[in-house]
Amino acid sequence: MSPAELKRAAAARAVGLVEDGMRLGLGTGSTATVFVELLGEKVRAGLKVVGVPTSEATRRAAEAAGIPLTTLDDTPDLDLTIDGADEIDPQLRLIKGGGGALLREKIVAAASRRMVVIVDGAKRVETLGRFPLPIEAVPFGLVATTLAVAAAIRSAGCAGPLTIRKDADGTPFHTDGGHLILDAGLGAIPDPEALARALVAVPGVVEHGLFLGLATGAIVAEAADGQPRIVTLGAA
Ligand SMILES: O=C[C@H](O)[C@H](O)[C@H](O)COP(=O)(O)O
Repeated sequence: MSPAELKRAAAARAVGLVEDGMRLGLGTGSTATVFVELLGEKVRAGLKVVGVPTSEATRRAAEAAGIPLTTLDDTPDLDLTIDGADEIDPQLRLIKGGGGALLREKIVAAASRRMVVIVDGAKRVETLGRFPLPIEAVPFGLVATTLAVAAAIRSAGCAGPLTIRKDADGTPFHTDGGHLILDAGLGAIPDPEALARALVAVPGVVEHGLFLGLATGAIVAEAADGQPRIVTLGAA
């Protein structure tokens, strides 16, 4: 089975978690976009929900799908966020931000009673860090911030290159919030909590892609004899 088929299977299972009247966080990325499209079919069939998009890309997808949108200011208490992840470990700790949406995603996830992650099986790891950790930083003083981030990474027992994320045309990538992203190629993060504490202490760092204690469950689609096998983790 292709990754796209597995993502669709996970997204389809997540649609089944949505109940009439729910206030939803709508995640970002290719898997979350499939969820938004499938949710739109239910909305057009009469399901009553409102959603807070976690990126401008998701806003556009949700509008195209006909999902009523709200803002986190108008709806600060969400019932359920459905979002993807770049990596997930057995403790439901995540690396997110591969698409640059980590800041709004974390704010929305933190405002949700439940966060259910939808991934294909390739995202499961025993130890986070194979995927480069996105670190969102303000452009002002980036060189100084980068040096401080490198020191913070060392203090947490990690090491690896820091790369400023670039767009396809070679210019620096900017998030929806106008920030830059440093991708940290750490390989392994033995103590994610220690690294998270060290990173948030760095002036100039807005957010990082370690989502710790936020996911309440996960829907993992794995290939089994040519068919998607759904594995649920936590309280999915
Ligand atoms: O910034 C992007 C988000 O954190 C995504 O949820 C994450 O990158 C996973 O995306 P995908 O489902 O496309 O693998």
